Amino acid sequence: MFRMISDIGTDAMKDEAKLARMNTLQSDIEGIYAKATVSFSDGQTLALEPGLTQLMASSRNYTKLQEAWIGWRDNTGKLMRDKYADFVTLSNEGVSSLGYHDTGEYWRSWYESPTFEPDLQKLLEELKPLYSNLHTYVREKLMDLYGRDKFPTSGQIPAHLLGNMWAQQWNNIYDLVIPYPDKTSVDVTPELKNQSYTPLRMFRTAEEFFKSLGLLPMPDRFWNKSIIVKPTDRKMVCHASAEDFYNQKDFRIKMCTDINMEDLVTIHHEMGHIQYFMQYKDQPVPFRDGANPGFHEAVGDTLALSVATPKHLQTIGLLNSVENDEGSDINYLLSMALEKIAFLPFGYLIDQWRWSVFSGETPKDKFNDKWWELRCKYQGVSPPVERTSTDFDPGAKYHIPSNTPYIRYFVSFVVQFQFHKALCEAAGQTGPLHKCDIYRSKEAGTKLGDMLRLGSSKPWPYAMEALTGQPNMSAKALMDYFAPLTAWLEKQNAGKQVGWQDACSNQRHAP
Ligand SMILES: O=C(CCC(O)(O)[C@H](Cc1ccccc1)NC(=O)c1ccccc1)N[C@@H](Cc1ccccc1)C(=O)O
Ligand SMILES: [Zn+2]
Repeated sequence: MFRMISDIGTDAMKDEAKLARMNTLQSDIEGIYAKATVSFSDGQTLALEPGLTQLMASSRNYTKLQEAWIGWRDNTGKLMRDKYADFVTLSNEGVSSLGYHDTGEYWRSWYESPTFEPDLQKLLEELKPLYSNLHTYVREKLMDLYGRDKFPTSGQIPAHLLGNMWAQQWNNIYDLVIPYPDKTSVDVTPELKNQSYTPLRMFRTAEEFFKSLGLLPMPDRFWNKSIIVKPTDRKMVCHASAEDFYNQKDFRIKMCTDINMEDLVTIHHEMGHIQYFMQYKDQPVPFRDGANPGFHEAVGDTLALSVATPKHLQTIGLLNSVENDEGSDINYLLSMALEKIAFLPFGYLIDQWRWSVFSGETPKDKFNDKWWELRCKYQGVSPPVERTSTDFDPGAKYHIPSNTPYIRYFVSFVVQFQFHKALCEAAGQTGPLHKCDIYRSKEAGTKLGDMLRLGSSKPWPYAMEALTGQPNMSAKALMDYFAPLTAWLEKQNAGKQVGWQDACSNQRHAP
């Protein structure tokens, strides 16, 4: 507890003037991101949410997508590179008085593991074959649609074609890659709109799932004080967040809810943070935190693994028919892979980049080269147009200007399948993991609540063992979940060129 109280990070900066300068730089950088919009050649001006997000998700126009992708980066990252470089220097000075070499070392200390970095590398390597097979399947489909001449000969996928501003999740191009179009489609966005779902009803639906497990309901103050739709009377950073006021009573979500399946999942994600806050609210303040940051990110997503199943969606009336055949099963597993498997290299590389900047390995003039080196190598995506060292593409992703660590999401995407497996066993679910729905299981809820109530009072392996029966992060549960899809993808990709070269080439395929 004493170590946690004294672990104040960059606020340990001795020099008041430098501390003030660092905070000014941070707020300038966040201001650039918050105000950014893109004005198109047709006169339209869009903000990130909902305009650009919807465009990147639904447009199939190569040039329009490219204009949005470049415009967003010109109006965010490009404007903050020099300030970010100055911020890095001051941030490192701030933590040096705590004995850390740099900010990256301070951030990794939260996982309390001398083998944290090699453990992460090993997890990514175990998951690489599954990612490569998904990447190859999606690339072939996109080449058919956009033409081979748009794709580099080195095998990457142009980053603006994957349904997301950062290519971090590919669920929005499900309609372009669906394996069995005549089978059950799991995209319930149209149904949400047909049933006139409101943001509030989406939040109530999520709350009902938590309550069905015997977990805590959202308090009245939550409903009165949260902001769940984009305000019209003021500017607000729309990126979703959950706030703990550390008074055992006030817990809120801020989010610009759109009526779609992606936001229904995000609502569960944010409500997972609130549930954790409430479960550990009676711990001493230094222990009112996740067992590690990845655990905090995994709570809501774990429950959403049950909510997203066709069986559950039918139970809550968002899906009228559910077919139990191989085709529907593959359709569902592919939609989940576009959300979960696609994310893994992205979740890994953001802080690989940032740690290399904090450590001094990557100087300012190499910021963008290093970023694309990692994007080309790990994620297998390429820039749609040539990038220069005056660009600063990492700054186009919220977590860089907001200085929010990111490896927590990679950890979450691995451990949430371990949590899901443990809760399914507690709920007495025996079938395949991807069909498990823990809805209404008080046994599962009790097991999860018991772990959440620990907060950060015990090292995270202790909490992991309390929930799953063993203390380690492991990719096994995730691989088990997707096993039926792995076999199917390998068959689909037979005879195809699987994977990509580490470096992106400027050369493209002949038409
Ligand atoms: O950023 C988020 C969700 C926002 C959040 O809930 O993780 C939020 C980020 C944040 C915002 C402001 C200050 C600090 C962090 N985190 C929280 O609200 C939070 C996290 C831990 C404890 C308390 C609150 N998700 C990531 C990754 C992700 C996760 C899950 C599904 C899709 C994508 C992303 O969108 O790239
Ligand atoms: Zn989160």
